[in-house]
Amino acid sequence: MDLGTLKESCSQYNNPSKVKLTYGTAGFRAEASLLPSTVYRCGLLMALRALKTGGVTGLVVTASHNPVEDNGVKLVDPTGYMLDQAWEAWANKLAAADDEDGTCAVVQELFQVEDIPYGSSTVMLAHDTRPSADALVKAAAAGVAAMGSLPIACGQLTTPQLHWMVRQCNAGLKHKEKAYYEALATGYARLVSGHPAPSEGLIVDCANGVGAAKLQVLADRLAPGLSAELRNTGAEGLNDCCGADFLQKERRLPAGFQDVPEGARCASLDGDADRLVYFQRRGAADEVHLFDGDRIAVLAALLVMDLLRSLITAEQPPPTVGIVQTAYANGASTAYIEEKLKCEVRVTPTGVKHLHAAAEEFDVGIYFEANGHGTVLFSAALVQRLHELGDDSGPAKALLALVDMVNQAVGDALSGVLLVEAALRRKKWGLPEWAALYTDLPSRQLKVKVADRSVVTTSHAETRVESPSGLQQLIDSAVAAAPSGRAFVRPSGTEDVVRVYAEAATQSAADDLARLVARHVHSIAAGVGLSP
Ligand SMILES: CC(=O)N[C@H]1[C@@H](OP(=O)(O)O)O[C@H](CO)[C@@H](O)[C@@H]1O
Ligand SMILES: [Mg+2]
Repeated sequence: MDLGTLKESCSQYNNPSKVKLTYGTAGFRAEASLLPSTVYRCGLLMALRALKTGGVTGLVVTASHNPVEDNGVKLVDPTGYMLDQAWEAWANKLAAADDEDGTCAVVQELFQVEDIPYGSSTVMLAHDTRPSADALVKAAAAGVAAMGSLPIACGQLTTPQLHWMVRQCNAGLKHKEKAYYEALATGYARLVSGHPAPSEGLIVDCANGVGAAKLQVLADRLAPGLSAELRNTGAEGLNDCCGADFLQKERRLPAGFQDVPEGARCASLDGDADRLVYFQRRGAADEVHLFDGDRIAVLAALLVMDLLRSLITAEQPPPTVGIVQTAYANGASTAYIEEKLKCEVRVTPTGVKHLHAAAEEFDVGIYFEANGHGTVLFSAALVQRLHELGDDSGPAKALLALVDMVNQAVGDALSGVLLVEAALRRKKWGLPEWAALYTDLPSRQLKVKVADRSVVTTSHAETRVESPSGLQQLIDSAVAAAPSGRAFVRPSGTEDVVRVYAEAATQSAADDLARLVARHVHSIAAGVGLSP
């Protein structure tokens, strides 16, 4: 790295707005025009991270399910997982630097404190379909190049595709986009072989995002093994009244689905295709029956546990299976997992980085946020055991197919579709059987705008408020008055709001509880605008 070149390059990406962005639940996010300096500095950071680890890192320009005017950046470690949490502080420090001198000073400090060797590294870059992508990818590439490292532009990809590619590349395995489809498609074909396809195809809401084109390639590759009709595949209308986040929060039919028949099996991706929910039209109006991340986790657990059962022998301890959720998981799903599946449940704070880390502690760690972001991780020890059992065991072969098909780096809506389709197909189930496992408790989520969301701090996996003082007591008494009530609040890490979640025995009780708690937040935490 040449300091003069670095300083000259940094001066092109100073932050004129003086808005200091911070690394949130999944990286940086903001209105796109505020982002160039932050994305440039993320390019610097990921080149440094690659030098430190000796592996290839990744960076995806995306704001996921947020509006099209927003953009953001997600950072990928050489493992294919999200950036090591210990480095988030460096990301913030770089993003907060005032000018080229400040930026260079942080880079030098990073070299020193993290004991990073000088040299050249490689960073893979990708982006979703947002119009602001090109300028931001250019900024990221300039940051990587300013460190004397090599940016590899991988073009439009879903976020999980880039995570997968980084992971494969560092493992010395085939890692091109083509290899991704190959791995998923062959895994799926092996898993469903001998299990007839359902008579009805799947209808997928692609949120007018990057997942549309990518899922089409996968579906073509699988034809006739997977019959999928893709909708909301346009260049306009990203996440606008459609997509997995819309479905999960609004619980109504997305745009372009008004004509689907009542029983049809439908799924929805988000804007960067790392979230997946299934749904079914209910009644004549816009209402839907939602099959959220919790329910996908349960279905995945049923599939895995069925297959593992036959591997249990007297000689070896049974593989450990755990399901990781957040406080947003519907209480009925948690009860079902603990009482019926007899499976261990761990609860972590919101954000895949937390769930992923907890899931790694099991031989099979199944993690899903209620919003549909999650995957199934298999430990290296279990994978080795499955290979040893090899061709003699049908279940071992099916489990190995799952390992190939289910993205081991991060939650992936495309591999998620295959997971759900394969599980239903192997069980000869349609949506009614899946729905019948348990009944969701009515719930409601609200957002409250406050002057400064950082005044709200939490503990106990975000289920208790620590500050402002007095707020938790008010939430406790509201919860105590609601039949089977549960509620919590936390500051969002991706939007400028405090989120409220409430659950109760009836929908109107959940609605009332959420509203009451939202009012308490508004009055105690300096709410902006009218009280909810
Ligand atoms: C309640 C909710 O859905 N929160 C989402 C949302 O985070 P917040 O910190 O709540 O804004 O975006 C994250 C990134 O996509 C996702 O991991 C998380 O689950
Ligand atoms: Mg997303």
